[in-house]
Amino acid sequence: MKGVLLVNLGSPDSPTAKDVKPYLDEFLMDERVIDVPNWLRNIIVRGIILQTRPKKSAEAYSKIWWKEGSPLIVISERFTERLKEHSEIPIALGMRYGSMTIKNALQELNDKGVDEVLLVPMYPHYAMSSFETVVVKVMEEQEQLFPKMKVTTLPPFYKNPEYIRVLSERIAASLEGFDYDHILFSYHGIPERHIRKSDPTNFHCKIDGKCCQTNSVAHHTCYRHQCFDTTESVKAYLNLPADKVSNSFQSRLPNDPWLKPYTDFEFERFPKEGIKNLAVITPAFVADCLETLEEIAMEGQHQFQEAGGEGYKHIPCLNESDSWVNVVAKWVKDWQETGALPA
Ligand SMILES: C=CC1=C(C)c2cc3[nH]c(cc4nc(cc5[nH]c(cc1n2)c(C)c5CCC(=O)O)C(CCC(=O)O)=C4C)c(C)c3C=C
Ligand SMILES: [Fe+2]
Ligand SMILES: [Fe+2]
Repeated sequence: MKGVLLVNLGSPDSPTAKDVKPYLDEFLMDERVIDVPNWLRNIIVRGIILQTRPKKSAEAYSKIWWKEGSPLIVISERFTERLKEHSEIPIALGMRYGSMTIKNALQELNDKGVDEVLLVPMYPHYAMSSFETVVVKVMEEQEQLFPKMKVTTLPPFYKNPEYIRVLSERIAASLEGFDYDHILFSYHGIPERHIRKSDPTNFHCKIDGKCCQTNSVAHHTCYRHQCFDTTESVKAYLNLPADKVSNSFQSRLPNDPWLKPYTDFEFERFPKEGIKNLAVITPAFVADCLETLEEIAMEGQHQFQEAGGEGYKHIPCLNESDSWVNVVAKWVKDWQETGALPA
């Protein structure tokens, strides 16, 4: 029997340093997130980052935490429930890190008689620290626990026409009545090194200007290219003026070059360039989370207005909206009936 496994990143169990610490430990000790030799990752993560970050992160989580729990988890659960209403086959939700494990989700599917799984990583873009680590973890668990199960992975959907349509409609609806000077597409950052590491040609991704706009097989695994492609597709769909749209990358750890331009630097620069009314969309995430609700909706507005900006609008993620649920339900139905995956 066929079934679906949805996987997103995960959250700590509560917004306290006590619960944030083990969550960050699992997350940052992932070799695809902090990609240095194990002994060095131990020093960086356990000897340095985890000494101070859990307290700081817990404070940030406290600002966005809902009565029902972490927004990322609650939204993902609501999305799953809504998707179940539209589907005839079993659907389970797991998280790459934290207590809502992939193992339990696979067990749930197995208990319902599922032996053919469609894995849906809830990320529009490929990155070794998001999409790839989910695929690898699912394969490891499946091979060890359910060796007879067959897993098919839904590819990154960053330019899928149906995804672009619902994302664009979401943006258009949010912008109604907001006289924006500029729309910033802020994507989660990754270290530049990850782009080079994921380049199968070993020479295409130079991050030197035009590589992401020049056709290459490397784009199947180039996060930067895929982010730019999402922006260009939305721009074309909504016929947005080119000079009113730009990209940036948010959230970074120190002591490493990450993808640029950095979102927080853009918030400071824009008012000086005459941009007073700013809309920000965060398409690296399909569900609102710490990175969108705290870093963009709260901190971003503060940084922009401190620098002289005036109107500010954070556009929510697709979350459990009808249109988004319908798109994923169609992908599931197509796969269930014909085995076809979305283009
Ligand atoms: C080396 C560090 C990190 C990389 C690389 C990275 C890539 C990456 N992350 C997401 C999605 C999310 N990240 C979130 C939180 C978060 N991310 C990092 C670090 C890296 N992410 C940290 C340390 C944290 C925790 C919060 C903090 O301490 O600042 C979240 C939010 C989770 C939540 O509970 O709300 C998401 C979602 C992607 C898509 C990605 C690569 C493209
Ligand atoms: Fe992250
Ligand atoms: Fe590229």
